[in-house]
Amino acid sequence: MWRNSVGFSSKLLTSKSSYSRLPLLNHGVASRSTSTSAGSGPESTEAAGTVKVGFSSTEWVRTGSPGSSAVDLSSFAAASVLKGRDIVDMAKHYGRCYAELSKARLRMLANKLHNIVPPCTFAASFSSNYTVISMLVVATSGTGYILGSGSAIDYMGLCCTCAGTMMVAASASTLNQVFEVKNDAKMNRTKKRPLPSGRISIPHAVTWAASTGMLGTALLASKANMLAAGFGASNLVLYAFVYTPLKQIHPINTWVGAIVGAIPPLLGWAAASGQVSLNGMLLPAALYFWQIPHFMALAYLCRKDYADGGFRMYSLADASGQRTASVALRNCLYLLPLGYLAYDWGLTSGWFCLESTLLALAISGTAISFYMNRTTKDARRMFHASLLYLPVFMSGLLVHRVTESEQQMTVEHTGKIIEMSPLLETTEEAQEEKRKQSIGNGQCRPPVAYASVAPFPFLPAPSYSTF
Ligand SMILES: CC(C)=CCC/C(C)=C/CC/C(C)=C/COP(=O)(O)OP(=O)(O)O
Repeated sequence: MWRNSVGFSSKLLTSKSSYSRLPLLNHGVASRSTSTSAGSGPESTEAAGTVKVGFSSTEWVRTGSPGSSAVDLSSFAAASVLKGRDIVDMAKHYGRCYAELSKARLRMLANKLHNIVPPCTFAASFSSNYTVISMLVVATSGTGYILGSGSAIDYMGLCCTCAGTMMVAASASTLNQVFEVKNDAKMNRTKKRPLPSGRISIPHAVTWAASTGMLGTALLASKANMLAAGFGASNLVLYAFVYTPLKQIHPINTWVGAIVGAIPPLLGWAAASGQVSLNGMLLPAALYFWQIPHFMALAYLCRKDYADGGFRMYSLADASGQRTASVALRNCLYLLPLGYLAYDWGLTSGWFCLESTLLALAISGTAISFYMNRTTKDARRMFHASLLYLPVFMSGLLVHRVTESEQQMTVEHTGKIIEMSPLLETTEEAQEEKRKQSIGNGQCRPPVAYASVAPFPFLPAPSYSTF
């Protein structure tokens, strides 16, 4: 076994095992041993008869011993093989680091379950890197984009928006870890991240953050619009430079973090429609309210860990957990009217109203149970429910989405009915004006409401606030 920049004779190359190299995974900073220089990239050098393959930081370990079946390769061939393999290994190593810095990977949940000390175990398994959330960030932005699209979805625009959001979010997450490297090193939940474990250097991580941040913003600006790019860039600043320091200063950080989490769907909506309208606020509102019980459960389950890390979470100053639970419950209840609003604003059909209300009742039920008992088990159940809530809510929104053309068709259909009604206004201009208004301000009535007058054209059409 050899480590960084240790000389390696080409004659000792074997056909099998000598190339088995492993990144220095799961080693704390203290366990790193043979740092030879401060840089961070790989370096391959050749000397007469000897091939040196070095990685100038302490990020690599080579395993495997020279076997008896050594083959005599020329130093040039050996160097080539080594270089090729080094490049592959290096790509794997840094790819893994970048993914973890970006909080982009779905972690091996089972693994995490074993690594973290209870009672944080469960929460850490899902949220050690908020990896579930990281995937959801892109999903929420994509959902916002689809909801903000008219009848036809521009799939290329959707992909670019998701990619841009992902890059900016990766940058924000990396900066968050750069700023919290010392705190993360003290927490079970986070100590194995690339920076505290020494798998990547801070300058390297900053370079990654700068590149992804700039590329992502440029992508949003060029392929979506400046509004979306503005949301992306300002959210990055809010997350990395406001929320992150606030975590160590004041418990209000959770609410600021909830705003950060609520922006991506707004970004998606803005990318698709070029504007922000009331309808576009529905998913961000859901994200905002949803995050409070989610993070309250996490902060409750991991309160010792958070205290060790020096973070001032709301749950730390609440030994009984009562206030934590009541805040979580309150925000679950705020989720209740969202389904109705989606229906009332013409975003979805009535089915979504029903589904969303049931979902909100379910998560509220877990919050009530946590409020009454305040046990780890109840907090965990609420956390579970929060993990289920968002994907189901977003899927429902997409499945029951009412497109603009469907709205238009319904409005036109209703217009004909209205024309037949002697009790209604008669001028076409007046009706047209009202239709435009209702669509323009996103207050269009859902199809079901319009359709309900269809069998009874002789009755006056129901009057709504927008008319
Ligand atoms: C477009 C764009 C910039 C999107 C950013 C979206 C984003 C990163 C949302 C995460 C929201 C949030 C409060 C996460 C917790 O971070 P934490 O610091 O508490 O997590 P940690 O303790 O695991 O580090």
